Amino acid sequence: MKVTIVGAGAVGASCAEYIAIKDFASEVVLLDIKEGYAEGKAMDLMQTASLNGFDTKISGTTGDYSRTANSDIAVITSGIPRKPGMTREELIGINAGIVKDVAANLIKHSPNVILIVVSNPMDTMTYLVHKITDLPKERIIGMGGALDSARFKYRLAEALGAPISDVDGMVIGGHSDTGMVPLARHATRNSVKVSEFLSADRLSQVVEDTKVGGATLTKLLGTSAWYAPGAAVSALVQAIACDQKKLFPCSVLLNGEYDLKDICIGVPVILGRNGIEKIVKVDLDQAEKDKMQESAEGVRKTNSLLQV
Ligand SMILES: NC(=O)c1ccc[n+]([C@@H]2O[C@H](COP(=O)([O-])OP(=O)(O)OC[C@H]3O[C@@H](n4cnc5c(N)ncnc54)[C@H](O)[C@@H]3O)[C@@H](O)[C@H]2O)c1
Ligand SMILES: O=C(O)C[C@H](O)C(=O)O
Repeated sequence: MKVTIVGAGAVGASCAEYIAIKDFASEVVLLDIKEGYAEGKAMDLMQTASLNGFDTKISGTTGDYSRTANSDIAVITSGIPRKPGMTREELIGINAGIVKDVAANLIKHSPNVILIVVSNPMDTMTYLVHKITDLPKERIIGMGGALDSARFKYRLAEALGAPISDVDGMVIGGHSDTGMVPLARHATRNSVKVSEFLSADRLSQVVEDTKVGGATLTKLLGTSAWYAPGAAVSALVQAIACDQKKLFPCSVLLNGEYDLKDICIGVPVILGRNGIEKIVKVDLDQAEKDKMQESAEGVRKTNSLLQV
């Protein structure tokens, strides 16, 4: 199993590290445009192999896509991150050009690749990849919901005073400060609805804290987060590589599902060796349906800025 990661910055390197530690891939190639950067990150990571006990071979290259040839899975983490006070949507001007170029180069050398798009604004970048490539829709996956759901579970556990392993919950919708739709009504603590334990006010605080999860970290760190994003991407890569048939919310091209068409937005899907193996329909009540439509409007607004 060969995995390429384009963009050896904070998220790309974190993702490579988690993939290596989980030890399911034979090879990880890091590619960056900054001279020597991917090579340096790869060497540093390889020097953790004897300490962390993995056999995954990690190598780096400055811009040589021939080294990525025949990748099974490729992750796009190239592009600029936001600074405090910015929205993800403001990154579109620079990142659209980067993602376009990177996707074309990846597919040229790995026509059978499954692409995972991470660069922001992620739902729009995922849509862009659909527009400019002819990869089947099952092989283009945007990562956002897996991270947002992990943050939702963190906030739920905090409010409940419970271990995170007791908590389950999912976030669908757009990966943006206003567009996320945390499914609070469906969240559980060991099968019991969290509304049994938390007041409506506390639960709506959890929802609001979840939606601004990325912005909160960006303010603290001066740039956007990387550990949880890297871990979330590695979980998707593992689900595909190991044919796990796991359910994650991912940004995928919809054709009528959730009453939406011609848009990439977060919905639950089953991931396996073929990429997106199924889009899962969750029963939403009217308020949740309305939030999903509102979220889609926001994503469409950003999509309209694309020049494709
Ligand atoms: N979808 C999500 O949930 C999520 C989570 C975290 C970050 N992100 C996004 O991921 C992106 C990367 O974030 P980061 O913190 O790793 O940034 P970073 O600046 O640390 O790393 C980005 C890397 O991309 C490289 N790069 C730029 N243009 C390139 C090109 N054309 N080809 C190859 N490499 C190129 C840069 O040299 C840099 O090393 C940002 O757009 C950020 O907003 C998304
Ligand atoms: O918040 C960001 O800009 C980065 C990423 O989308 C995140 O949610 O951490």
